[in-house]
Amino acid sequence: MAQDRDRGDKPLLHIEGVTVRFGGIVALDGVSFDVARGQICGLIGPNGAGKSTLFNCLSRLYTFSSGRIEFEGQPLASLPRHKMAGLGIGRTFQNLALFRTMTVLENVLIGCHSKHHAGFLRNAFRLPGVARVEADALARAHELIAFLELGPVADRTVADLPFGTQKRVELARALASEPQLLLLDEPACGLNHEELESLGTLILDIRNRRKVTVLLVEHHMSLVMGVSDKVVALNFGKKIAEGTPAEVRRHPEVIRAYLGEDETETA
Ligand SMILES: Nc1ncnc2c1ncn2[C@@H]1O[C@H](COP(=O)(O)OP(=O)(O)OP(=O)(O)O)[C@@H](O)[C@H]1O
Repeated sequence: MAQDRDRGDKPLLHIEGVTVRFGGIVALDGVSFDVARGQICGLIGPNGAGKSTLFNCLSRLYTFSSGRIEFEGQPLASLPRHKMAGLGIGRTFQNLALFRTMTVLENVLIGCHSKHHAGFLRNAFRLPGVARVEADALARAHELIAFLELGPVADRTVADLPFGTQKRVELARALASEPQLLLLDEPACGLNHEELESLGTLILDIRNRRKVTVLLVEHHMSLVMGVSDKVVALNFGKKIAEGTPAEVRRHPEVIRAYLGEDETETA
């Protein structure tokens, strides 16, 4: 079918010449790259490079002053903000976005309902269909809880759990809306050595087993280089490199951005 062919040929995410200004600061300066369906794409860069700003543009939290972002061939800017939850882009945040006084299961269920809701009137009057939607959401929440090995803490309040476990709850919540694209904002931050090792496997499982495309912002180089199919490097809002992890790791601009001029000259 022509439609399927179009869908298959196009990147899932197309970012073209995106520029974001905050007063005199140019946080993103004409950034362009694509993320193919099924890819794990790492986004790296020193502090202030523009990584979170790009994520916020993808979540429609920020408005870009010029450029274009297309998701499945559709310009993001043309979609009303309230339609974003159902669009197919899920995300986690640097500072966890969870309901801390609710249980793990309740948090994941909220993620499930952000995609499939039965409607206010339907819910209020318990019209047919509500029970089925609720049963489906519960089944999906339990499946995700098992996938993220959160079964033993499913009924615990989030605030009582260790930070690494809370991060997995946030991942479950983000996956609950069944996104096609998952934006992970520094998932390794604050994790211990053991949790870091299993995070790499988990990100690969999310792509391989759940067929979710991943865009990963991360400072932890061995993680991002270990799991990514391709890496995009930003510095001062500009894209300075794009390629395989091996290509980006040895790119002179990337080495300069991380080590500074003096060190590269003496290295
Ligand atoms: N809401 C905002 N208002 C003003 N300036 C902002 C805002 N958000 C980001 N900036 C600025 O834009 C630039 C890019 O910041 P951004 O947070 O996107 O970088 P980053 O690569 O995510 O950094 P980090 O790795 O430290 O999180 C910085 O100079 C930052 O101070």
